[in-house]
Amino acid sequence: MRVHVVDHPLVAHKLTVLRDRRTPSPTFRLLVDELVTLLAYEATRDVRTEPRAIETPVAPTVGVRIAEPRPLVVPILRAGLGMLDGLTRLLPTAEVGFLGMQRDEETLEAVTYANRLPDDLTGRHVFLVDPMLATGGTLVAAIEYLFERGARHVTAVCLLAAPEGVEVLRAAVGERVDCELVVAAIDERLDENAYIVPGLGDAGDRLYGIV
Ligand SMILES: O=P(O)(O)OC[C@H]1O[C@H](OP(=O)(O)OP(=O)(O)O)[C@H](O)[C@@H]1O
Ligand SMILES: O=c1cc[nH]c(=O)[nH]1
Ligand SMILES: [Mg+2]
Repeated sequence: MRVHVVDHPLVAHKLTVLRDRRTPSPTFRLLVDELVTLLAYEATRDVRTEPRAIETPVAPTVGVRIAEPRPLVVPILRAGLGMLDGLTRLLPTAEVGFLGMQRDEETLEAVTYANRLPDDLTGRHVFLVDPMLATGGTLVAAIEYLFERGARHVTAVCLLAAPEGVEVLRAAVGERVDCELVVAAIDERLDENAYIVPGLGDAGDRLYGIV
C-alpha cells in the first residue's frame, strides 16, 4: 500500500487553522473543503483514462478522458461528508455512494449504520473519504467491504492519521498495489481515548456540532 503525505505549504497552513480550537464550524467546513481539493490532485493521480479524439480550432488531436466505469466517491458519514464536494468538484462525472459508520467510543469498534452503494462495484475505482484515521478500525472495515464487493482500486483520502492507524491499515492491506492512502499529515500518536494527538478533536462535531 502506498502512503502519500501531501507536503505543501498551503496544506500545512490550512491544516494549522483547522486544528486551532478557536476556529468556528463555518470556517472549519470551508477549510476542509479547500484541503480536500488540494489532496485530490494527488489522490486522482492513478485515475484511469482512455483516448478521446477531438478537433481543436486548428487541427484534430487525440486527448484523454476519464475511463468507464466512472470513479465512485464514498464519504464515510458523518465527517466524510465534509470532504465530498471538494472531491466531486474535481471529478464531476464520479458517482457517489454513502457509508454511515460510527466508532463505538467504548469498544472502538466501527459500527455500520447506513449503506447506500451501487450493488456491483466490479472494476470500480473508489475514492473513500474520511478526515480522520485514528485506530484504523473504520477505514479497514470500509476498505475490506469495498474489495469484497468487487472494487478494483481503493484510494483513501484523509486529513489526519495516527501512526498506529497507518500501521493497522498496512497490516490489513498488505502489499496490495491497488490501495493507497493520501493524507495531509501523520500526527504523533493516539491518546488514551484513541483521539489523534495533536489532531483537531472530533471532526464530525467540529463540522456539524455536537450530537
Ligand atoms: O480510525 P478509527 O479509530 O476507526 O476512528 C476514525 C473514525 O472516527 C470518526 O468518525 P466518528 O465515529 O466520530 O463518526 P462521526 O463522523 O459521525 O462523528 C472519523 O471520522 C472516522 O470515521
Ligand atoms: O481524533 C479523532 C479520532 C477519531 N475521530 C475523530 O473525529 N477524531
Ligand atoms: Mg465523530
